[in-house]
Amino acid sequence: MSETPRDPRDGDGTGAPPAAGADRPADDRPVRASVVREAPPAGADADEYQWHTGLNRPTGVPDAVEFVDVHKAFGRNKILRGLNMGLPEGKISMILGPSGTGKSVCIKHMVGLLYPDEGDVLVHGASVPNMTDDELFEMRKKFGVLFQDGALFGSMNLIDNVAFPLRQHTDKSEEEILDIVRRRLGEVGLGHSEDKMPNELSGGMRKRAGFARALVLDPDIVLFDEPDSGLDPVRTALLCELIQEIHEENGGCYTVITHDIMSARRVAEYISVLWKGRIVESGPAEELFNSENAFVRQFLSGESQGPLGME
Ligand SMILES: Nc1ncnc2c1ncn2[C@@H]1O[C@H](COP(=O)(O)OP(=O)(O)OP(=O)(O)O)[C@@H](O)[C@H]1O
Repeated sequence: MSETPRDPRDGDGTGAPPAAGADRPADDRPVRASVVREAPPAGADADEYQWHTGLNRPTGVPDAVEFVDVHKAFGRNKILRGLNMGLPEGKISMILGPSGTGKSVCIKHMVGLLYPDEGDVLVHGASVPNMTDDELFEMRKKFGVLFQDGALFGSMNLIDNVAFPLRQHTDKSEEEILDIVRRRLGEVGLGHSEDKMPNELSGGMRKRAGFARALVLDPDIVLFDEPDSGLDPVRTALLCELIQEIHEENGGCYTVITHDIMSARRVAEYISVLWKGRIVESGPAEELFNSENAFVRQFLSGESQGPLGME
């Protein structure tokens, strides 16, 4: 299938109206109960996958998002090569992996901006590639997305930026909207900056404003694409704390893509390590940080020695 942003309205990363939750099969989705080892894909060089144990450790909760044997290529460039990955409900998950390995491509599959060539992507049990335009529109209401730079509209002040999804996608009164916007801006520490324009803000403030906007419609699933990029270590630590605090308050499936292992140590409850289009290992964070897999150990400790080179 091809890359098809079928609903340009939702390409703005602002999410959409609050999910009713009524269509979600809450308790009848499968819970991963055992460790699954994957065989190398047919025709693959066995060496290429020697570090891929495919260990998929159980979490005891259903997955909000599942990738089932997903393949995706751009021309001859094969990016996802039989990806099986679950993102558990109610937890902060991190997708970690070397640059160019397909992490952002995964996010685009979740919201239906890219479609798999083979395999399936399920959100709350429903197949994204098989959704009609209307179903896709509804499904996207479950998501809030925080892009790297916050993706704010340069011509709007913070209040209008954060209010935008509410004005676009709900029938709420202006009074209700301003109430919600001020609450969300306050939560991310920007209560005093509501009249500022994006170009008056630091990178960290823009990210916090993007976070407020991603949350404004109470999404079930929040995606963060490298929220820590361009931030100094202290601001990264503060942003991590904020993600944790807001998750504690709101719940939901939070998925963070990052290169920053310190961030992973701070906030990850569940980690999936992606390399060469497949999962090397995934599981509860403390188990991954104690993994015996040489690739996982090297990647999570940021060491130069190990299976991962500069290639
Ligand atoms: N629309 C597209 N058309 C062609 N190639 C693409 C497209 N989107 C992504 N790619 C390619 O897919 C590969 C994976 O890209 P992706 O952005 O998902 O990597 P990533 O793991 O998020 O990397 P990084 O950590 O550096 O951000 C790259 O080689 C990229 O060039």
